[in-house]
Amino acid sequence: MTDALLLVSFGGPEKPDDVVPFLENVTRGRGIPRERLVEVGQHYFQFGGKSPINDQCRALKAAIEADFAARGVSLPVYWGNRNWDPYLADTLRQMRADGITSAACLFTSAYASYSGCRQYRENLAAAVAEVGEGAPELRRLPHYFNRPGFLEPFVDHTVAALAELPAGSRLEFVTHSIPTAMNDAAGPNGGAYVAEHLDAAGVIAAGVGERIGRPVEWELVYCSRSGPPSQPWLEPDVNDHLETLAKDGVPGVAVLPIGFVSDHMEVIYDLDTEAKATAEQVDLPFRRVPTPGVDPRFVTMVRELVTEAEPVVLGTIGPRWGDCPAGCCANLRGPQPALCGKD
Ligand SMILES: CC1=C(CCC(=O)O)c2cc3nc(cc4[nH]c(cc5[nH]c(cc1n2)c(C)c5CCC(=O)O)c(CCC(=O)O)c4C)C(CCC(=O)O)=C3C
Ligand SMILES: [Fe+2]
Repeated sequence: MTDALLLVSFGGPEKPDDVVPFLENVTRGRGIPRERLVEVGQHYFQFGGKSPINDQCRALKAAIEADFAARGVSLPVYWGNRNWDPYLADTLRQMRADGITSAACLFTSAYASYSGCRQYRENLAAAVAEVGEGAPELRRLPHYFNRPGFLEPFVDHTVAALAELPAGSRLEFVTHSIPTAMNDAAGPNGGAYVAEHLDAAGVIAAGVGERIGRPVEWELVYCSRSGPPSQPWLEPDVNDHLETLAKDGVPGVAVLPIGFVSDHMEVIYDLDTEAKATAEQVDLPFRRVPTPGVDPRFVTMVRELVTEAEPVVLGTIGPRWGDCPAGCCANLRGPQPALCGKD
C-alpha cells in the first residue's frame, strides 16, 4: 500500500548566498579539489546564483498532481532534496504530520550508479533516522531509463534538431561523467551506468533513424567531470569530442543530455554554454536537444510506474527493479545504511 508519491531530487541553490553552502553540502567528504569548487561556483554565479533545478521539480510536481487528478489517482505528491531546501527530512516530517504512513519514491535520476542511486538511498536512510518514530515507510519505483515515456521525447526533439542541422549530422549522447571505479561498481554486477546509457541511446538513435528514413551515427560522451586529475573518470569529454568531430569533417551535431531528466545547471552551463562555445570555436553546427522535463509522456510514465501491472520497456536490458538487489552500486568508501534495497 502506498499513501503518497515522494519526488526525491538533488536540490540546487536559489540565490547567490546559497551557492557556497550548497556546494559544501554536495561535496562534503567527496575529495573534490578546491579549484573545481571555485569554478563550479562561478557557473552558478553566472546564472545569478540560482539553479533551475528546484523550479523544474516544482513544475514536475504540479504536472504530476494535475495528471493524477485528471486520471483519478488520489495520491498526494511530496518533494524533498538531498542537498538543498526542501530537505528530505523536512518533507518526511510534513508527511508524518499529514498522516502519511508509506510512500513510493521517484528519484529524478534515471540510471544506476552510486551517485545516481545508492547515494539517494543513503540520504533517505539518514533522513528517516533523523525524523525518527512515525516516518513514512519508503519504497522506490522502478528505474525508468528504458521506459518509452523517458525515451520518446528525446526522439521527437532530436528529429526536430536534425531538421535544423546539415545533412549527415550526428548524435552526441551526453551524460554526467563519473569515476571509472564507480561505473565498475554500478548495478548488481558492475558496469550498469554505461550499459544502461548505451541501451537508452541505441533505442533513441534507432527511433530517430526510423523517423528520418536513414541510419544516424552516434556515440556516448561525458560532461561535468570533477575529482582530481589523477583519478580516472569516464571519457571522452564532450568538448574534446566535438573538436575531434570537427577535425573529421562531421557536418554538425545534435547533443542529447540523456543523463538528465530536466535542463538543470549541468545542461545550461556544461552544454548550452561551454560545449556550445567549443562547437562555435571549431565551426561545428550545434543543436542541444531538450530533456523530458514536464513532457506529458514523461508525466504519464510516472503515473504508470505507480499504478502499472505490466511494465513496458524498450531496448535490450529488460525491466528494472524498484528496491535494489543486495550489493547494487556499492559505496566505494564503505557500507552505509540505505533504504529501498536489500542492503
Ligand atoms: C551521476 C551524476 C548525476 C546524474 C544523476 C542525478 O541527477 O542525480 C549528477 C547530477 C547532478 N549533479 C549536480 C551538481 C553537482 N554535482 C557535483 C559533483 C558530482 N556529481 C557526480 C555525479 C552525478 N551528478 C559526481 C560523481 C560528482 C563528484 C563528487 C562526488 O563524488 O559526489 C557537484 C560538485 C562540484 C563538482 O564537482 O562538479 C555539483 C554542484 C546536480 C544539480 C544541478 C543544478 O544545480 O542544477 C545534479 C542534478
Ligand atoms: Fe553531480
